[in-house]
Amino acid sequence: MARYTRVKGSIALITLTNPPVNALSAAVRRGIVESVSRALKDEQVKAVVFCGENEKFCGGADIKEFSGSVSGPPLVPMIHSMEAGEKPMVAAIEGVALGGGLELALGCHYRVANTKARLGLPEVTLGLLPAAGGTQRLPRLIGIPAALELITTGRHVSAQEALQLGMVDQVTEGNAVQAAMELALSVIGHPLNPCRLSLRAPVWAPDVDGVCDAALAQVKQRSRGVMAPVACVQAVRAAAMLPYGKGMERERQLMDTLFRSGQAQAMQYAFFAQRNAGKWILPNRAQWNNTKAREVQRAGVIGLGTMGQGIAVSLVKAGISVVAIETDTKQLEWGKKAVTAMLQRDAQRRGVSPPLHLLTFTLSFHQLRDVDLVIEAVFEDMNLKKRVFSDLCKVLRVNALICTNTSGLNVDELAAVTDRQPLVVGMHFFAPAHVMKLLEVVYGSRSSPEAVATAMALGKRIGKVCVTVGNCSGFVGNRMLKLYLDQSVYLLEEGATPEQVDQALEEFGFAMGIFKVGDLSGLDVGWRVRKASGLIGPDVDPVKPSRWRLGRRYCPLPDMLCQQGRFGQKTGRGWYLYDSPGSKEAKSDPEIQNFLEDYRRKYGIIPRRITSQEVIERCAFILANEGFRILEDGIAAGPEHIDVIYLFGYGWPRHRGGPMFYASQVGLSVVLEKLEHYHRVHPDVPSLEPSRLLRRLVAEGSPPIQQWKSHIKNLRSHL
Ligand SMILES: CCCCCCCCCCCCC/C=C/C(=O)SCCNC(=O)CCNC(=O)[C@H](O)C(C)(C)COP(=O)(O)OP(=O)(O)OC[C@H]1O[C@@H](n2cnc3c(N)ncnc32)[C@H](O)[C@@H]1OP(=O)(O)O
Repeated sequence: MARYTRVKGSIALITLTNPPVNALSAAVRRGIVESVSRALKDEQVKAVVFCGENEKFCGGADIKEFSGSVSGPPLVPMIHSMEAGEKPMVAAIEGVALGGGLELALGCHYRVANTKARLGLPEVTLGLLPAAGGTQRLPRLIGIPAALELITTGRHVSAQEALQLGMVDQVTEGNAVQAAMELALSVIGHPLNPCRLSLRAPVWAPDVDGVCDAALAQVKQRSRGVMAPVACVQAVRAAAMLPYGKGMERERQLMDTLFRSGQAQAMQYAFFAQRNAGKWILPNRAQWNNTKAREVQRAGVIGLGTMGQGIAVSLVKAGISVVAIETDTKQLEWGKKAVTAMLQRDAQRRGVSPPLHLLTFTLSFHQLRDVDLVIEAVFEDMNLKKRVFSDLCKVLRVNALICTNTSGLNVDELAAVTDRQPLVVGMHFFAPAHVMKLLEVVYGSRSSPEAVATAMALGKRIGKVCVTVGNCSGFVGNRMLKLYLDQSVYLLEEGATPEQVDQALEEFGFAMGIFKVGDLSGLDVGWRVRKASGLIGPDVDPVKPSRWRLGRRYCPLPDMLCQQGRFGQKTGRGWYLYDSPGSKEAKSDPEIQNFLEDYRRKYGIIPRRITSQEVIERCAFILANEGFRILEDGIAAGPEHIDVIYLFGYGWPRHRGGPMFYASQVGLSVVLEKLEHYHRVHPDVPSLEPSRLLRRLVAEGSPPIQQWKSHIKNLRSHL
């Protein structure tokens, strides 16, 4: 679908028409090929301008087509025939020119962008490379170092930066199509060869080999085990070393390998999963596109600990006025200082002034009387939260929403103490709240669709990836995390070291192993939760604490560490050793090795060699197994919602799709077999028992992940 119109007598205007982002589907490519041929044949036409419908140039190749057989005219010869055409071609870039969209623009002889446009080659984020000539043309336009940076990161640049880099010829505040037409008219008759990027040599740079080697080392370190960034460097190196035709061959070979890879499938799955997650639906059929969110202009944040600080910063950065409350002057001053500093740092980085005028710090709940919504972020204690909730009802407007940032407490129980149960929802942020992208919006059994819609819209406004989840202990993310944490410490009991477990997880793709993450977050946090949940109490033997609690296997190792004051980075000692409290570089601690050996001796455990494969199987499959239970319980709307939670909240590597996608990729029958094996070996760990849904899916022939939901019997959605 491309519309052909003749304008100003001598210009052919070719408009890509495939909303919402004018992706280059087979039909669009066919339309372009036909339109270009028509324009080149029409003697009245002296120049051609390309643009996109609805002020969006083009979001790139149609990613949906990648999972089927790609048909229709291929992009590479299409772009080549545009570039080779004997009439000037100008790209009028409005909105976005991404991936194949930018490659199409690079095949034009000139490019004009609107000031608000964004340009980029984000294929690497989909496990691919810009294989429509992008790796060969961009270095010839902006040079090897800049092209390497853009192609290996997939970063979008503003029109202004694109102009500075030389990616576009002109930037206009007005209509880019008009400006492109004027430019087109002005260049009629000018020689075209200098504008054909394939004919140019790459912009010269000293020591190109060294630059490529450095880029390779950087991407290998930054994205361990991910194929696409490495292939991107190899393709750009080919642009530097080989003639254009040979470089294109190399680009094609590298793309063939990536295109078929499981990593590309995982990353493309993640792309669509992220977008699907925003499409929430409640048991009463209220959903994202039939429920109006309330506008939020003023919000309250209760509690200025680490979470409250991050939440306040996120809200203020999105232009929302915030009344921030603490219980005493010292805490208030402390919180104020932290929030102000974060906003100042952020504003300095962006060259703007910090929006401090949007903040009110106070000890008085009365200042909350005209807020639209409150987010409670006090200490994780049910009684304390209940007190806050009932106090809030005394001062808030009757229609103000109350949201809780609890990480796992019962939202219904909290709502029950209020005078407005339909207006209570969970907004579970992840630490640090101004950085982490995930927001679990927890639907309580009485929450109204409007309250869910408002929390989801607010989350989106402050830049979060929001997922609605049902109300159960730990919701989705932390309910699964608990079992993953259990497996990691069981592995220590059985013979592994924190270093071995972390190394296996890091090789799998996690940026940090679970024990390093524990040290970073503070081991005392979980200790407090275990105390509050009754797992630790006065009847626990301090010398030889029981390994059996509340009817199942229990590992007291983390508690024993905390008893020694080893809380992680903040105390300079945790699972690892740090140079000083607060320092970040984790070093192996011989004391921990001795501690683990003593522990095993004390309990008569004979250590065994644990392979990386076992670490991954036990950690990843336990997550997926609980994910299946969550689906059966109706706590998550689909496997892709669970995966989005793990991708954005728990550092699951994107090239592995998410725990549910990973299980589907490994093969459900393999996952079942492994879980059965581990459960046989560890019958005291009930969570290792394969879930009913997993068994059913395997019995029904392991259908693709998109069909899992239809195999759930008697689904009672809790969201
Ligand atoms: C067997 C071997 C063969 C090997 C060779 C095969 C060769 C085949 C390929 C040839 C070479 C191809 C080279 C080019 C590759 C590419 O171009 S890959 C795509 C690159 N582009 C992107 O990554 C951009 C992706 N999109 C975005 O980042 C954003 O969507 C946006 C454009 C910035 C818009 O954002 P926003 O306004 O926030 O809207 P969204 O919600 O994100 O999206 C709206 C809907 O549009 C859908 N969508 C977006 N982009 C695409 C796309 N490129 N293709 C298909 N669909 C897309 C998105 O899913 C949303 O859909 P709905 O959820 O249904 O509304």
